Amino acid sequence: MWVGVLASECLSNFVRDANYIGRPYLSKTQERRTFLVTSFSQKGTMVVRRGRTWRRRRRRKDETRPVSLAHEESFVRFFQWLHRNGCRNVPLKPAVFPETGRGLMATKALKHEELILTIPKRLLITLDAIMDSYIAPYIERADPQLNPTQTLAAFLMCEKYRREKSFWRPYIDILPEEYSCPAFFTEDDFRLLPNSLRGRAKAKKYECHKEYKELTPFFKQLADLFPGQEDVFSFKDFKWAWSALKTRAFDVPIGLESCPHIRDTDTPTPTMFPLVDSINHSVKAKIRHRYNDKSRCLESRMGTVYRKHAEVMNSYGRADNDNLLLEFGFVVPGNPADTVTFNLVQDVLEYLQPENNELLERKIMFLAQNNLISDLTCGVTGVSPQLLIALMVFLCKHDDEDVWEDVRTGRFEEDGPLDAKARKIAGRLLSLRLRTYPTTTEEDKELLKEVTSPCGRLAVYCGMERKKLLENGLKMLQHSSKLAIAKGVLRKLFSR
Ligand SMILES: C[S@@+](CC[C@H](N)C(=O)[O-])C[C@H]1O[C@@H](n2cnc3c(N)ncnc32)[C@H](O)[C@@H]1O
Repeated sequence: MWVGVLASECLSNFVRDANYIGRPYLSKTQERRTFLVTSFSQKGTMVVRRGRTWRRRRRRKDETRPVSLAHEESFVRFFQWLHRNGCRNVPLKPAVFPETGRGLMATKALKHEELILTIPKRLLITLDAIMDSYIAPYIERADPQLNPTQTLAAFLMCEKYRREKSFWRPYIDILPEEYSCPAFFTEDDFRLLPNSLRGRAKAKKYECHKEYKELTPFFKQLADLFPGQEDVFSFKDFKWAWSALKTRAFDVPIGLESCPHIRDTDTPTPTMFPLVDSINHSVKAKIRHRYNDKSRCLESRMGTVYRKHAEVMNSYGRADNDNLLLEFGFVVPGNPADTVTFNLVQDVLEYLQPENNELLERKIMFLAQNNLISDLTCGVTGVSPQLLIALMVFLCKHDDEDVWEDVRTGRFEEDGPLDAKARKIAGRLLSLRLRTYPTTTEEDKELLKEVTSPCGRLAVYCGMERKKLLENGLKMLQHSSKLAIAKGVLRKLFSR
C-alpha cells in the first residue's frame, strides 16, 4: 500500500529495481544523451562510461519520475477484463508516482470535457449485483439484518475466497493486500499519532471490530457455501474487505438504493467502481463521474486538461490531513485544507485572562455576530485574519463598539501597538500549541529512522505536518512584523 508522503521513499527503491531489470523510463532524447560518452572495450564491444555527476543526476531524475505498472501481470489481466466487458479505449495506465504512490497516468493529452471512461454497470459491485448473487438468500435470512457496508464487505470476502470462480477476480487481484487506515494500526502505531487524533483513530478500529462481531451469526450460516474451509471469515479478511470499502468505495448507490432485507443507515449505500477507484486524490482535481441510466454505464469526464504522462487525479473532497488519515490512510504534504484550530475559551481566553466580565461578554457577542470566532486557525497561509481580529478586539482597551468595528473592517494602524501585540500573542498561542507535542520536528526525523511500519511512519508524518503548519505560521508572523517595521521606517523617512 502506498502511503502519501511515504510513497516517495518506496519509489526510489522501486525505480532502482526497475532500472536494474532493464526497464528505465526514458524518453528518446534522454536515451540518446545516455550514450554520449562511449568507448570500446578490448573485445571491440561498446562500453558506456559515465561519471559520478551523471549517476547522481540520473538518480535524482529517477526518483521524480513515475514508473509504469502496465506490464505487470495482474494489471494486464485487469485491463483485458475491462476490455472484454465493454470498457474500451481507456487513455489511462497504472503507474507509481513519487508523490502519491500507485495511481493512473494519462497515456495521451486529455482535453477539457473529454469522456475518458465508460464503465458498464456489470463491472461495478453494487447492491443490485449482490442481491442477484448466490449470497442473496443468506442476506435475506440474516438476523440481525446486515447494514450496506457489512453486505458489501461480506460479498467482497466471499468473492476473494472464490478465486477464479469470481467474475471480479481480475479486479480483486489488483486491490492492495494491506491498508494504512486506522483499522490496520497497532498499539505502537497509535502511540505515534498526535494526541488530538489518537482517540478518533482508535474509534475507527473499534468500529471495524464491532461490525465484524455483529456479523458472527451471519458468517456461521454463510460457512455452508465453503464446506470444510474454516478460515474464510477471519477478522483479518474482514478488516481487508472493510478497509478496501472504506478507502475505495463511493457512497453513490447505483440501481437498488435500499432493500427490505438490508438495515437502513444514515449513509448512502456504497458502490465499488473498478478503475475509477485507482485514481488518487488531489483537492484541485476536476473530474466528473455520472451514471448514465440509458446506457447503464458510469461515465467519467474531464473538467480540466492533462498532458500526456501526467497523473490523473480525483477529488475525495476538501479534507484536512486528520480526516484523510482517518478515512483513507494517507496525508498530503502541505495540504491546503489543513488547519490547526484554536479554541476561544481554552486557548485564547485562557491565555489573555481578561478581567472585566461585562466587557468580555460584549466583545464575544460582537465577534460572534460578525462571524469572527468560527475560524480561529492557522493554515498553510498562516494565522487566520479572524484570529488576529479577535485578538485585537480582546486587547482593545476601548469599551466602544465603533473602535472594534474599525478593527473588524481593517481600519487600524497596520504596524501600530494593537496590531503588533495581537501578532505577538498569536505567536505565543502557536508556540504553546507546538509545546503540546511530545516530540519536535527534529526528533521526528530521528524517529523515522527507527519506525518501519507504514502506519507508524504515517502517524509520525501526520504530526510533522501539523508542526510544520505551526512553525510556518510562526515564521510568517515574524516576517510580517519585520515587514511592518520596515514599512514604518520607510513611512517615517518619506513623510519628513
Ligand atoms: C481510491 S484508492 C486510490 C488508488 C490507490 N492508490 C491504489 O493503489 O489502488 C485510495 C487510496 O490511495 C491512496 N491515495 C490516494 N490519494 C493519495 C495521495 N494524494 N497521496 C498519497 N496516497 C494517496 C491512499 O492510500 C488511499 O487510501
